[in-house]
Amino acid sequence: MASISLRFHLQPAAAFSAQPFNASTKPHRHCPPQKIHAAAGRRCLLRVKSSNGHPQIGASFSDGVLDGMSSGAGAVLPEQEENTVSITVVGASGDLAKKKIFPALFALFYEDWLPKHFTVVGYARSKMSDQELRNMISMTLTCRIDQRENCSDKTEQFLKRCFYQSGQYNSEEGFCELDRKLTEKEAGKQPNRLFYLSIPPNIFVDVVRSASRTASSPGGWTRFIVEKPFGRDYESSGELTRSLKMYLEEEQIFRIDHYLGKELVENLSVLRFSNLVFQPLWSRDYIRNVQLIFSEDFGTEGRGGYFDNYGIIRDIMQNHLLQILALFAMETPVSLAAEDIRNEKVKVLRSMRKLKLEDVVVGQYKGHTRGGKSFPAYVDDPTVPNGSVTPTFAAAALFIDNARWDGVPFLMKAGKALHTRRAEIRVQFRRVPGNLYSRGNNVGGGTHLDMATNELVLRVQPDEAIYLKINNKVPGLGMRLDSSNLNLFYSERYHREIPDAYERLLLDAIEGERRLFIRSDELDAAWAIFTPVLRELEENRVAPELYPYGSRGPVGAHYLASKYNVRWGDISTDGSF
Ligand SMILES: NC(=O)C1=CN([C@@H]2O[C@H](COP(=O)(O)OP(=O)(O)OC[C@H]3O[C@@H](n4cnc5c(N)ncnc54)[C@H](OP(=O)(O)O)[C@@H]3O)[C@@H](O)[C@H]2O)C=CC1
Ligand SMILES: O=C1O[C@H](COP(=O)(O)O)[C@@H](O)[C@H](O)[C@H]1O
Repeated sequence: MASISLRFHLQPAAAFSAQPFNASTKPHRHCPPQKIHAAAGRRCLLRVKSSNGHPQIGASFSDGVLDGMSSGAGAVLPEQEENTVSITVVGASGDLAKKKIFPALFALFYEDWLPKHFTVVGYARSKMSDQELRNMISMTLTCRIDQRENCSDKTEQFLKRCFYQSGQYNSEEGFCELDRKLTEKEAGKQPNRLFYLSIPPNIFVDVVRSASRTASSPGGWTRFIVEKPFGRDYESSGELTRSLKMYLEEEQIFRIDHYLGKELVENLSVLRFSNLVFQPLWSRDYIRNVQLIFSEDFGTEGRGGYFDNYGIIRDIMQNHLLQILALFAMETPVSLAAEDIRNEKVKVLRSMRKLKLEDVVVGQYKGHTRGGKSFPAYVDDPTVPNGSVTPTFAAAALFIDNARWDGVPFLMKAGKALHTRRAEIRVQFRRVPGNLYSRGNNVGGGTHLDMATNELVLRVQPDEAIYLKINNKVPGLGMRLDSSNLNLFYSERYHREIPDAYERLLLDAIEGERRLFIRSDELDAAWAIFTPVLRELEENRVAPELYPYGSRGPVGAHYLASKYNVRWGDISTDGSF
């Protein structure tokens, strides 16, 4: 079977090049003047990846499985050597930096996706030497298991490019020091600077103010990746946006939702828009309901302090699941360009009904003992206040009031400390009208066809897969029907490690590709859907239904689904998947 490779093409100028000075230079530089090497005028660079999927030069069909992140990416044009990218991880001592950001940067380096000349700097208040930072991050770096050659050489080369700067988050002094370090490492090349804000949200604005004023690139682009949470509700999110925009242009702000970088979420649009079979089915005419399901088999362990202020609706639904919903339900964009896609997402989000309290079920896990092992309750976490009613589970029924989706329930379910770790999209199709095989001539047993309607499942994680449940005849002389799956299991089809979401998103930010980042109007629309119900839950201190750690969650989720004549697809009756 043919596969199309869209990843490698040469693209003059735009991708790594400096933005026009006025597009990224809102900040005023306050550091004492330094000698800045004039950047060379040539801006043409190798664009190593097209995650926006434009089939440009270099797009190719090939037999079997081609494309591979490593092939071709290392070809470097001479011009590239004159540019450099400095990536500053602010909050480098923290959990996310260690767990995700440094490993993702290393993976990009390992596979030759980073520009030839780059520098990684960790910034935080903790005191650390360069060597201590390297020791810390070397604990979490791993080479791709499917191509482990040169692992230690590559690790060493990468670590040599990593440095540390200690400083306060609200101190221009600290960021001036950083600026000096960056300038030294940039060694006269055209500098582009990316700041990753891997810090608690209450200090986002401090950092942006100080860093933009004192450590912006003197002649290239300056971009900030901002981690969630983007506020707690419509108002605070708007306030955060306004504050950030005092120092930055919207195109400098990369609001990350790491679910948008997951392979299966990327594949959703490909599945939808490049397969004719799905196109006519993708509407209320054929789809009965859509389910967006997230579950984790562990609690808030260690993050209770953060979590209690947010809860599962803000932590997972308002961002990760809603973003997937928007991609699922949007109209066909004019093109694959970032603004065209984001325009469609915002339209569908704005067509959604505000969520009502009667369409929400909330739960919280309680302690449980199983097999002699005890699992704590949410409120046993010492960082969680006694008597907290913060939901660790929620189910919700959402609706899109437009012509395509009128009346179709989009059911969401998200929870911590459940029986399994899973994220998936399930699409349940309508029943076959006048189905011959459900008129009692299905003698001999087999599946009950009134129940066994077609279902398309995109399993985001773990074990990425796409499968379609269809009805078929059991072989033999009789007429017994069965429900089976047409499968695409990634591990069987593609013998390679799937890149982590943070790799794709970091690379996109370096390339200036905004498609997978959230624009401020999308964020407003997303908060508008959830803010009223969040307020009601909090003002009324709605008591969550308790569910045992490791269970399938509150039974209320089933009542909510049945109110809309839906059965959750993840509660499988046939035991498969
Ligand atoms: N961890 C995760 O899995 C995920 C995290 N996120 C988001 O990413 C960001 C970073 O997360 P994470 O790494 O877990 O955060 P941490 O709590 O580990 O904080 C990161 C660093 O920020 C500094 N810091 C922590 N608290 C404060 C404070 N009150 N005031 C000033 N500085 C502080 C500390 O560095 P120092 O003391 O050295 O200055 C710390 O090492 C957050 O916005 C989080 O919501 C998003 C998705 C998942
Ligand atoms: O954003 C968040 O995501 C993680 C789950 O991410 P995953 O990639 O491991 O599925 C979640 O645990 C965390 O609470 C939330 O803040």
